[in-house]
Amino acid sequence: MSVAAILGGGIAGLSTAYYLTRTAQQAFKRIILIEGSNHLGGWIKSVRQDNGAVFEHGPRSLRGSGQAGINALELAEDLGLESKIIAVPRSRPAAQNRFIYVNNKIHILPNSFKSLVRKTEPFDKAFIRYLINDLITKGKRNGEDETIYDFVARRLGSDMANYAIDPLCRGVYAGDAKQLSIKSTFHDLWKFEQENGGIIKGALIGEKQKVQSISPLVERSKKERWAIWSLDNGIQGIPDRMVDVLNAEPNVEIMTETKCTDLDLSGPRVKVTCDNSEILEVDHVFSTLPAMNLSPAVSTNHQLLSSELSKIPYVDVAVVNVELKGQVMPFLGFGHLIPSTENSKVLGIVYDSCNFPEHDRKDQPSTRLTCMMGGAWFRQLFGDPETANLDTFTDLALEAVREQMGITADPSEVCTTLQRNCIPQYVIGHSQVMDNINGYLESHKLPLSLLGASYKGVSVNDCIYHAKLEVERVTGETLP
Ligand SMILES: Cc1cc2nc3c(=O)[nH]c(=O)nc-3n(C[C@H](O)[C@H](O)[C@H](O)COP(=O)(O)OP(=O)(O)OC[C@H]3O[C@@H](n4cnc5c(N)ncnc54)[C@H](O)[C@@H]3O)c2cc1C
Ligand SMILES: C=Cc1c2[nH]c(c1C)Cc1[nH]c(c(CCC(=O)O)c1C)Cc1[nH]c(c(C)c1CCC(=O)O)Cc1[nH]c(c(C)c1C=C)C2
Repeated sequence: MSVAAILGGGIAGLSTAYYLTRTAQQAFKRIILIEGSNHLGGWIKSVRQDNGAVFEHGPRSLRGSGQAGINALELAEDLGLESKIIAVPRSRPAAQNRFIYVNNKIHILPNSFKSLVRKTEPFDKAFIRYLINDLITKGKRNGEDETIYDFVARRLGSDMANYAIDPLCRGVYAGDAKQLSIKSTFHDLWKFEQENGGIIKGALIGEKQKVQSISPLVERSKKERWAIWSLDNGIQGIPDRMVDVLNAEPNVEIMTETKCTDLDLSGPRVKVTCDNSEILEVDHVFSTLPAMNLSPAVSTNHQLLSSELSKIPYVDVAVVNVELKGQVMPFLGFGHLIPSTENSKVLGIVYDSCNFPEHDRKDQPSTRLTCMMGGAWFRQLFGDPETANLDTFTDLALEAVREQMGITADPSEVCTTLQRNCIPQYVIGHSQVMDNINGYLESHKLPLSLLGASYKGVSVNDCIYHAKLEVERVTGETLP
């Protein structure tokens, strides 16, 4: 009997289990998911208060577009979650307006034809001039990696690097554009230069992938022009529904509060050792553990693999969910980010009430915001995360809300969490590490699949999509 072990019960692990149960041939007759904590969903954690307010400690929205975005909507439909979806159409300020905080002021990022041709602060030139710069800059086509910052500064200009891409890297990776790899993060931009000589040329003439879908939910999302979406009780609704579906499958077993400590990949079957001393013998392992957690588990027999896995760094992020009394948003949009060149300890603030007013408390008017701090700058700004005091983050978040947004309303609820090692950093050389890892798995013919945010994309959409692709590859089946 063929047995699969899935390590980790975050969105990648649950998706892997779900897709395995959807294969027609049921290549694995028994599927065991092993999760170290008592929570299923990993970084996805939505907390609903009695008054109806929803606080997201982790991800708060999913993009509705692109191949991975469409796949996530198809999955939501498959899970029967259509009626629970709350979506933000492209026409809403939450989808259109993104801000940056520079020189003690909030500035809107260019988002219209007017801002294409007219200079807007803090940029030095009209947006179109940066695009012209890209058109006249010769492409480096040597296949080499570069930092995101250097790539954008070289092709578009240093203003774009400082005020557009630097804050974007903070708002997606909590990372430093001067360390992250263009090849592994914004791969399409890197490819456009390699194949077409520039970003604009690539966007205009480069090969475009048409994503086909027969899903009525995808159809609706296109018709209603959804930019981002969530669920009525928060993103947690996705893993929660997956767990319900998986618990109803007779061949699936979910073990929580069980850590995998060792993987013995030396024999024909894999021996999975857990911290409860249980040893499971399985035929294939789908690891969705952060690479830094998998590394020690394979170190006994596969030192080289373990060493490559340990090269993928992670950052810590302090997340402060704030609820204020009254509807006090001074401007409408997704949120604001603070470039690393500014004198602020804050990475950015999400305007949750603008994005999903459905998640506001029902008994009285309120405003929900989420302030994030640390990331690639955590140790430099706050020292050792082991000894960090959560009150420091609460105070800094409330100060940023007051000073950066001019909001003086009293908080009615504040929840501060420190998320240790929560976002992997695809730093320069990540693609080489991936090549080394994949080469090792292939040459040793290891029955081990590596999934989750550590490798090919940090978004929830990416984690789900790559789980599907890998299940298809391992089982040799095409899923609907
Ligand atoms: C603050 C924050 C905000 C974010 N915002 C967004 C957003 O708005 N949109 C978006 O798309 N993405 C967002 N992300 C990214 C996204 O949430 C994550 O990248 C994604 O959830 C990772 O899923 P995963 O399954 O790969 O890993 P994880 O969620 O880390 O799951 C891995 C699981 O493995 C378990 N585990 C670890 N070691 C062991 C072991 N030895 N044995 C057994 N189990 C183990 C862990 O307990 C965990 O449950 C955000 C992330 C953070 C931290
Ligand atoms: C300030 C820190 C962070 C904020 N969000 C995240 C961090 C680290 C994490 C995060 N946010 C998004 C993703 C998924 C990316 C994807 O490919 O879908 C992750 C991992 C979504 C997101 N957040 C911002 C953008 C532009 C995106 C992409 C999706 C979209 O286009 O809508 C910007 C942003 N993030 C934060 C703020 C305050 C902010 C402001 C504009 C918080």
